[in-house]
Amino acid sequence: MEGESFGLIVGISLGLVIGVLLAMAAFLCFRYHRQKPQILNSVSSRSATLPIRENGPDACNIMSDSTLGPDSPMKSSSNGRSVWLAGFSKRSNVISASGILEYSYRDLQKATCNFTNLIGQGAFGPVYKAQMSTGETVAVKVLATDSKQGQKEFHTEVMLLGRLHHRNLVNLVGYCAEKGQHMLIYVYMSKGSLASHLYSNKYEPLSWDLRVYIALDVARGLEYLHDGAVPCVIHRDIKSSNILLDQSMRARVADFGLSREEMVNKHAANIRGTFGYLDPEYISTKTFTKKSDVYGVGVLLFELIAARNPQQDLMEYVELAAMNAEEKVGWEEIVDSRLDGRFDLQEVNEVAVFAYKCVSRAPRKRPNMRDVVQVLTRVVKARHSRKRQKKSSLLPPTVESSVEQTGDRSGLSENHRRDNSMDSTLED
Ligand SMILES: Nc1ncnc2c1ncn2[C@@H]1O[C@H](COP(=O)(O)OP(=O)(O)OP(=O)(O)O)[C@@H](O)[C@H]1O
Repeated sequence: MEGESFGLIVGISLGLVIGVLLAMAAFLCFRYHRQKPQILNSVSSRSATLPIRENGPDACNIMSDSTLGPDSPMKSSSNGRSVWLAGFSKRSNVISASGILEYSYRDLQKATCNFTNLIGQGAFGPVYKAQMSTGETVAVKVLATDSKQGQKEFHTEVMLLGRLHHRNLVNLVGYCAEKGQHMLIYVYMSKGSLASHLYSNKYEPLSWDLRVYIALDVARGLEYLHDGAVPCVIHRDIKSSNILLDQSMRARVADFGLSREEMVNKHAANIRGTFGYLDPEYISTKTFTKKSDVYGVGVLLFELIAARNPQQDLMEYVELAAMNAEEKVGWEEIVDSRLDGRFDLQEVNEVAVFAYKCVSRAPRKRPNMRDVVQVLTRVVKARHSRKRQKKSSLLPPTVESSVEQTGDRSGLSENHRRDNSMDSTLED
């Protein structure tokens, strides 16, 4: 009897333990299934915060020319989304929905040697070079503290900027909003601005070939902003100091998509942008359009040809030359004297004639950015076929065919390497 009741107690206890375990398992299972949709929902609601297409890598593909350059700390994953290099994931920085990192003030303070590594000062505030502990170098733009922009507006701007990615744009890679400061973190452009190459004695004069490549890079970056980005972005401040060069002298357009409240020109009420590059139509109508950017590109093309500052006398100089130039002849008189005659006459005339169309007074007579890309691509393609023809006429047939078969590019200068990389870009 005693044995029976002992067995009964053991049986009931075991049953209870098994029952509790089963109940716990069922509870955990139930919780897991409830959480899964929540996680998915939080991801989709984050990406739905902004009513625009995620036009990063996809839109870059549309424009066919959007791989991230060697100066970018980002790389593309196999599924085409932008991901951070392994080093970044180890840090405490947070990645937002658009792939933009939130940097901590402390990390940036350390990386800029307590904000002493100044590389320049713009209308928005100082720009510092930052050497991150992961080895990456970035540029930190500290927005002026008197900015009227609130925290919410700043985050919206960061999200919008973070969705714009193109190999010819100085891409935003992160931000910091701490201690009452707003900072934007960009890819570092080690070769400085186009303006410094055109006007500073620190650099050798840019070759004519390189100037055309730079013009094409700029046109491609702007074509993406005008026709690839959704919603489209009008730059509003195209100028040589906003064109930055990376390690391999590829040009990228900087300062796009920022709120321009602080940038109202000090010389004229309600006029934003930089004198010398400003569309006359905008000055009279106060309406800035894509064609106003095209006007700025026209000025920039003349700046590349003549290496004269638009804020001084570039356009007067151009108008004088236009009176003497006939259709596609005579523009060589404005070419930068530092080139010492080392330029292709036909290319100079072709680019100048087109640049003159870009600065037409009437916006409807100006081409659009896609036309600018097409014309400059044609110039570069014609150059390459001329070079190929010249090379094949100089090489004995056996040597020529062996170079073609092996694709041997060793021993080529920096400029030639750039030529070859253009070859691949043109094939896109
Ligand atoms: N990503 C970057 N990499 C390297 N240097 C940069 C970078 N961004 C800006 N700079 C340098 O910092 C300086 C200031 O740049 P910023 O864009 O703030 O002003 P700006 O274009 O010179 O003038 P403004 O603000 O009036 O347009 C420039 O000399 C530029 O060369």
